[in-house]
Amino acid sequence: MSKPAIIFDHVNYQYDSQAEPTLHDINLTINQGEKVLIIGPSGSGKSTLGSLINGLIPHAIPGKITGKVTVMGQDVESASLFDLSLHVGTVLQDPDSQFVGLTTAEDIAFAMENDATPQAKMKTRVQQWATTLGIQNQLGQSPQALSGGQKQRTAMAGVLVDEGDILLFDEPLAALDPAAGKQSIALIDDLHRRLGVTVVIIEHRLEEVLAQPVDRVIVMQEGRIIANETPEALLKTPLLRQIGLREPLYLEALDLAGIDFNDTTGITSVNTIEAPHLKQRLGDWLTGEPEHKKPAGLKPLLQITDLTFGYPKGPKLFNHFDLTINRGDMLALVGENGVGKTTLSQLITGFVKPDAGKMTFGDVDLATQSVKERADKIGYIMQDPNQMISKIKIFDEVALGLTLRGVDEATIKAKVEDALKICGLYPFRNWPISALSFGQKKRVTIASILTLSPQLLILDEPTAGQDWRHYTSMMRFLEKLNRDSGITMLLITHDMHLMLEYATRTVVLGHTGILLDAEPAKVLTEPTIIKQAHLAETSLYTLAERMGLDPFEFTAAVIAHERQERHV
Ligand SMILES: Nc1ncnc2c1ncn2[C@@H]1O[C@H](COP(=O)(O)OP(=O)(O)OP(=O)(O)O)[C@@H](O)[C@H]1O
Ligand SMILES: Nc1ncnc2c1ncn2[C@@H]1O[C@H](COP(=O)(O)OP(=O)(O)OP(=O)(O)O)[C@@H](O)[C@H]1O
Repeated sequence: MSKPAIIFDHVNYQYDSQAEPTLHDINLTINQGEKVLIIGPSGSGKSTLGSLINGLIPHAIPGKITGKVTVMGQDVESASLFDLSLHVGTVLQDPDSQFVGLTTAEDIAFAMENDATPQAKMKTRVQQWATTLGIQNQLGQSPQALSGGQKQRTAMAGVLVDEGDILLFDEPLAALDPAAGKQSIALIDDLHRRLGVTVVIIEHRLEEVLAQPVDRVIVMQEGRIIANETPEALLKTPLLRQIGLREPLYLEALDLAGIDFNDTTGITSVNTIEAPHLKQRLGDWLTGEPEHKKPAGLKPLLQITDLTFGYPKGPKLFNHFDLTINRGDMLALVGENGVGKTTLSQLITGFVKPDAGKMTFGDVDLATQSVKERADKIGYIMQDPNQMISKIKIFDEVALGLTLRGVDEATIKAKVEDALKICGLYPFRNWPISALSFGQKKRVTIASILTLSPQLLILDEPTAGQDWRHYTSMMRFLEKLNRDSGITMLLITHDMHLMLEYATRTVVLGHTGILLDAEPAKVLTEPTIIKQAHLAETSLYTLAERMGLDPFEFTAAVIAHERQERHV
């Protein structure tokens, strides 16, 4: 029998800064060599559990533990953080907080410098992991100048070079493009099998993690473990839906066709799932759905013409680039990590100046407008909320834009409270921001921008790090703003489900410019574009192909059905 790697024995935990415990009576054993996925709604305590495994709690974050946590035979409370770090390598959801080096290479080598590894060996290992993760060309760059996905991979390489017994990933997919996400999950699986290490993954993107085998799924809710099952057993229960977590998309399609999950076999993958008369039942369902309609034409809001830009010493990211964003668009901008999506939004908001070209907003030439003037019309919400937050209290942060514009107090109070309610943050309004989870912080930054009533909202990964319930409420909220208030949305995203279900138009950015500008379902049924832009086909496409149905019609019908359900 295999030995335990991690044992939680009747563990309760309370942060010193919190009035109530965050974890309640956690009993959990993870054996050496196991691969375990931890899922649960935002704020359910997943990262807290992770911090008890790598010793950040109690060594760096103060709080009260009762019960006992043992990692590789060591009591977490009495072992030193250094000893624990030799056993547990952690990749965090917020890679910025992990960087210490001046260059990407130094950063990756940091853990080994601590262990006094010889120079030559260090260089080889850094090169090897950087190449495996596709960041070999960024080794000389400052970690701060990397794109979101490149940062995530740098953090991952920094942990992998250290070769611990336990690898802990806290939302490893959050910033990765779909193809890189797939590769990371395959890479984690490969490491797990080759090195025999224990792997613990905390992640909201269940379907993507389950693309590779997982031994067990631990489900958390409100600080407790409410399920500890094989993925097969878990997917057959309605538990995920009941607690506001998302099932894989192919299961939603099966559900629409009225198939009972208990009648299925091979449920953990779209490639293996079977049920009696599956093909016929899906086909019958599709025939009964109304025919797909194309969206109507819209008027231009932002016209970008002949834009050229490259960072000093870097390659040209945009070369005679044209794009028109229409009034009322719910536009998804997708493409490979590092292709220039964030840079494009910075060119629009004025944080970065173009080398040449013109941008017209309505009838205003943006070149005549300061960053602040642009911010009145164009709201920009960054990928990492920590980079946007400057105040200690939530209310003050959300009020900041209005305060800076000299708005009177009564109006500020009304607008801030409105925005907080819309974003589900009203109950927390007097909390310090530091006590919020990543997903909650993200909503604070969105609330701040909404108080300014912008015409165009640019959202860089609006739902990264949020569970499905918050994701859905955020996206419905954005969709409602788009439909009812006519706010145009530019969504920069790697989330193909978000794009399919909420965007009305997708622009696929490639290294040579726009690869495709089309309806979302169209994009994901074009294999060459998927490959070129590092996207990933959805499980609806795969299911349709397996069942001999038209992938575009099938995908469009499932999505149309979902949209309709949302609007009743
Ligand atoms: N450093 C901290 N100090 C005080 N309270 C904290 C701290 N970190 C987290 N909490 C609180 O603990 C609760 C659980 O947070 P945690 O980050 O563990 O949840 P999570 O399940 O990982 O959420 P998410 O999916 O949003 O990342 C939250 O309500 C949060 O307010
Ligand atoms: N300040 C900077 N100085 C130099 N190079 C930069 C800077 N910011 C970004 N880059 C580089 O420009 C390229 C485009 O980065 P950008 O962040 O726009 O990509 P992205 O498409 O948003 O990526 P991701 O999907 O990973 O977030 C990357 O190769 C990045 O390393």
